Amino acid sequence: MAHKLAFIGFGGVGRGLAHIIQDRGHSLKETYGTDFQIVSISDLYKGSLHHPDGLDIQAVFDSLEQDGTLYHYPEQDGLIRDWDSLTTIEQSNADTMVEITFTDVHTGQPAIDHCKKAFSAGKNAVMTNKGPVALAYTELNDMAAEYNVQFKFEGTVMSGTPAVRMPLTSLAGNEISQIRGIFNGTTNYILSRMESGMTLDDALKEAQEQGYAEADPTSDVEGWDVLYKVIILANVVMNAGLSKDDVQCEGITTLSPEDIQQAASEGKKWKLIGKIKNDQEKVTASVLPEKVPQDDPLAGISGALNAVTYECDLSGPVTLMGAGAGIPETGFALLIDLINIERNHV
Ligand SMILES: NC(=O)C1=CN([C@@H]2O[C@H](COP(=O)(O)OP(=O)(O)OC[C@H]3O[C@@H](n4cnc5c(N)ncnc54)[C@H](OP(=O)(O)O)[C@@H]3O)[C@@H](O)[C@H]2O)C=CC1
Ligand SMILES: N[C@@H](CC=O)C(=O)O
Repeated sequence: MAHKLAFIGFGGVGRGLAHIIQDRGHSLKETYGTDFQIVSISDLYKGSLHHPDGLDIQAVFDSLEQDGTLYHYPEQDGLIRDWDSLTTIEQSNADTMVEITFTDVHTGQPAIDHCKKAFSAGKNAVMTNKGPVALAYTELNDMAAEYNVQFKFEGTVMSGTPAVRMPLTSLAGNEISQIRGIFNGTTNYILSRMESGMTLDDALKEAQEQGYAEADPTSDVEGWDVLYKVIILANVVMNAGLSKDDVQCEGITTLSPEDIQQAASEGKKWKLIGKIKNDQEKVTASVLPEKVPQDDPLAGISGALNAVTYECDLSGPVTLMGAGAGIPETGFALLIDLINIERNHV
C-alpha cells in the first residue's frame, strides 16, 4: 500500500524530496518495498493541491515552471485546490505530514501547530524545520507517543548527514561527554570564501544561490541556526532540557576580512563552533566563533561541509563529516526518515 505524504511548504527542500520520489520511486519500491506518494502540497505563495489518489509530480513541476505557482496543474476529478496548511493536515488522507516551511527562530510557529494538528489527526510528522524540535521537543515527542504516530527530524542537524540518528543508534550505550562541531553550511561557506578574499555579503549571495541559506539569512550569520541545532542535539541526544536562553550565542558578523587574514598568517582558521558539554552535573552549550589551529580536525572542514565529534567513553571520539546544507542532501534526510517509519526503526 502506498505511504501517502502531505507537503507543508514547497520550497527548495520540498522540491528536492519530490525529485527524489519521482526519480527513485521505482527502485525504492524494488529495494525496500516502500511506495511514497504525494497526495497534498500546501504552500503560502505557490498555492495548494490535493488529490486523494496522488498528484502527478511532473505536472506539479510543469506548473511551477510556468510562473512559480501550482495554479497551472491540470484539472481532474477529485482535485482540491487552495486548502491552507491546517486544513491540508486535517483533511488530507496522507499518512505523514512533511513539514518544510521556514524555520521561525523566535517562536517555531506555525510549524509547532502543524505538528500538533498532524498528531491529533493520527499522522506522522517528518521535518527539516528546526523550530518544533528546538523549542517543543518534549511536548511534541510525548504527543506523538500519545497518538501512536512517528516524529522524525534527521535533517534538522547537518541535513542528510546522520548527526541525530548516529548517536541515538550506532553510539548507543556510550556516555557522551561532549559534542562539538561546525553545524551551519552557510557560515562555513562564507568563512571559506572570505579566506580567498571575498566579502561576507558576496559570499552570502553565493550561499543563497546554492540553496544553503535560511529564508532570512540573519539566522545563519548571527548564529541562531546553530543555536537551534545545538539545542536539538543537547535535548535529543543528551536529554538536557536546554532552552534558547541557556545557550551563549554569537555569529560571524563581527569577523572582519582583517581578522580572517590575521588568523591565516598565524596558521589558523575562524570557524563557527557549536559545543555541548556534559560534566555529569549539568549540560552547558555555546555557539561562538573560534580561531582553530590547523591540527584541529574542524580546521579542514571547508565550504558547506559540516562536521561533528562525539566524545564517547566506550568507543572513544567519533567524528562525522558531511553536507551541512543543500537541496538533494536535505531531501535525502526526509527520505531516510520516511524509510525508517516504514521499517519501524528509530
Ligand atoms: N536548505 C537547506 O539546506 C536546509 C533547510 N532546512 C530547513 O528546511 C526548511 C525548508 O527549507 P528550504 O526549502 O530551503 O526553504 P525555502 O525558503 O526554499 O522554502 C520554504 C517554503 O515554505 C513555504 N511556507 C512558509 N510558511 C508557510 C506556511 N505557513 N504554510 C505553507 N507554506 C509555507 C514558503 O512559501 P513561499 O515562499 O512560496 O511563500 C516556501 O515555499 C526550513 O525550515 C529550513 O530551515 C534544514 C536543513 C537544510
Ligand atoms: N541554513 C542552514 C541550512 C541547514 O540547516 C545552513 O546553512 O546550514
